[in-house]
Amino acid sequence: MHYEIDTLNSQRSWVLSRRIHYGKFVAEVKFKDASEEYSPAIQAKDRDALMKLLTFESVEEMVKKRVEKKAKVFGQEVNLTNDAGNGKCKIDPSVLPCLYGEWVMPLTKHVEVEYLLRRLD
Ligand SMILES: O=C(O)C(=O)C[C@]1(C(=O)O)C=C[C@@H](O)C=C1
Repeated sequence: MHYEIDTLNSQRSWVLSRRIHYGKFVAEVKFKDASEEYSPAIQAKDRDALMKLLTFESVEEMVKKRVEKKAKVFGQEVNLTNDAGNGKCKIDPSVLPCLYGEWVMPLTKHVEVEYLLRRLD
């Protein structure tokens, strides 16, 4: 049992780590779409300006709502007695918007900034 939990935890942290490192690909797309906006900030090594350019508050709000909804739908314990949609969740879905807002998205953006700072080298 302990081994199973450890395996699950490491799978989850691997998925999160991969998601955060995808920030490099997202940053590349953003740079290609608006290189004239990003280039001066990259040349000036201005992290704050880059962070502002690549941040989309409305997208972040949507992501937080989506992960909470996904946890409600897909995080239910499945057994033969509960009806679809009435299952108890394995984790409290309201934790996920906080996890994403405080850790996952800031780390993704950190990866994006670090990638962009080297983009013109
Ligand atoms: O979708 C984007 O534009 C991203 O850069 C990804 C992401 C995220 O981590 O989900 C990060 C920064 C943006 O403010 C919004 C979302």
